[in-house]
Amino acid sequence: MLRRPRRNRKSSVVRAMVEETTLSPSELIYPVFITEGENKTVEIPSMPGIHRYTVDKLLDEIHTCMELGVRTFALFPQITEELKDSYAKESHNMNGLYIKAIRKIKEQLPDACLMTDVAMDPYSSDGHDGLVKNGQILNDETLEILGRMALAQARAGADIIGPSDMMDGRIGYLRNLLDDEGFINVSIMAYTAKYASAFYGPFRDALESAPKFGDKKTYQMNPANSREALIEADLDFEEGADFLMVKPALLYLDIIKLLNQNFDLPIAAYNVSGEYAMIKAASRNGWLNGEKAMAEALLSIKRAGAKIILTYFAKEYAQLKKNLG
Ligand SMILES: NCc1[nH]cc(CCC(=O)O)c1CC(=O)O
Ligand SMILES: [Mg+2]
Repeated sequence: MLRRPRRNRKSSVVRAMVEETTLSPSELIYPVFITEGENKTVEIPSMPGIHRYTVDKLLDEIHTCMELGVRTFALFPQITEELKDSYAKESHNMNGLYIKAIRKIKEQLPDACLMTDVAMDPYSSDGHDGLVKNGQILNDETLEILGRMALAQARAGADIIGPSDMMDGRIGYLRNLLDDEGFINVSIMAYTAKYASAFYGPFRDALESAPKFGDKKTYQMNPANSREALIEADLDFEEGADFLMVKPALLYLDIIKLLNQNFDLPIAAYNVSGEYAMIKAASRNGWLNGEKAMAEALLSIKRAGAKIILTYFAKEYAQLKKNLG
């Protein structure tokens, strides 16, 4: 046998030398949940290890993560039911929970990079991402609300906005609006290929944001489709996106690869709540090694072509890396 592939696996030194894929905490974005009040951290039952934080507590959490090398955070608000309405008015309240939180974090921890969420669902009494009329989710009519939301966030100090409803024309509309208002340096991460997935369940528990009727299949993509992702990516690229995202991640590695091969923008992947919960549940049952499963899952997303990973494992992964030296 002239060819013995095992020779390149013979020791940890050789294995490390030939290793093709590496992942650093600086490539991770940590999604975090903000709730009203003070001095509270509430664990989300379907997401073991993940909490809703009041702003004071969130500052500590962000600080800890930054020391571990995780420096970008995707913020999501849990809005009390009384503040929800069909127009998501609370989303651009400059004195509301979310906008105040952005301002406070940027004030206290200016080096933290904040990605803010531009979508109606956390604030909508319908639990949908867009304006609802006669049971229909409206596309264009929602833009004005998203615009107000994005500007409020930019004014509060957002570094990256993430229009997560992923409907049509979001990127171009928001890019123009931000530019007109002087926010040329606020980046946009497009939720380019976001699928109508069953794996968002725990996230909707965290925000209590499940749709009150129907599902999201008229706006999110059909899990059966991949070529459509190229159309979505073309549009987001042309409209000025800075990053193209695929969501979920682990079940959509082929889509990550497809976009990475066809576009020169950095590709991000959202390792979603249900993907997190699956690994946590199995490891809590002693059915697999949670740390190893986490590291392998994240590495596979990177190997597929994602440069950036949004993951609830961000802090735990960074801790593991630090412990391993
Ligand atoms: N704007 C919707 C939104 N923003 C983030 C997530 C899911 C994230 C996750 O599951 O981790 C979703 C999905 C949805 O409810 O349709
Ligand atoms: Mg699109």
